[in-house]
Amino acid sequence: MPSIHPAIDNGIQKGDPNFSGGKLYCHCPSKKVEVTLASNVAHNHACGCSKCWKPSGALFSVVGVIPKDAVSITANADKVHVIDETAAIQRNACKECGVHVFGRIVNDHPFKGLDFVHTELSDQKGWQEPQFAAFVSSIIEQGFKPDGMDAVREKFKKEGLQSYDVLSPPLMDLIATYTGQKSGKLPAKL
Ligand SMILES: N[C@@H](CCC(=O)N[C@@H](CSCO)C(=O)NCC(=O)O)C(=O)O
Ligand SMILES: [Zn+2]
Ligand SMILES: [Zn+2]
Repeated sequence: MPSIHPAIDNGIQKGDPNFSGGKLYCHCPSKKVEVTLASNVAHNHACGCSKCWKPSGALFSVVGVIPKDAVSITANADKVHVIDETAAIQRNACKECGVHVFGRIVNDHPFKGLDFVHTELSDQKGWQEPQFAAFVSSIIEQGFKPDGMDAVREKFKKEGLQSYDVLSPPLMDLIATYTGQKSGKLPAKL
């Protein structure tokens, strides 16, 4: 089977619940973009969607969320650009190596205030390990043959990750709560 992701292929290493953040670097050999995260991430997950950055050869991205106020570009900010301003998650990438250094939600959205980051861009240990696999069926849209999907879902199961074809139930509940409150069908105060 092709690589799911280097952080999952040979077993998942558990994070440190007391870990308090660190630095991410793009893949440029010099003048690396440096992003400083002032906390650990949450809801870290494998994502099979076509938009999240994946390391070369991997079928999935691994991406977690962090409050946007805990994210800052601390070196070579001039190399960073937004790859698609119309996407819900505006992915800020290095213009030279293409790595997504963080994704930010700018428009009205249930996850506004959270940034999406790839902790594999850090050389520090302790980041939260992947908790689930999201948008698993989306890899088919990118050319993965449907008859290989059982093996992919089996691999996630073996590594202790539940597969979903959207996000995990807690995140889907957050999205639905936001939508229900916006339409007035759900009280603003719960
Ligand atoms: N099948 C599509 C799905 C793309 C998608 O909806 N991705 C999600 C998850 S990204 C991180 O979990 C999403 O919220 N996207 C918003 C955005 O990317 O701006 C595909 O594969 O493209
Ligand atoms: Zn770079
Ligand atoms: Zn994604």
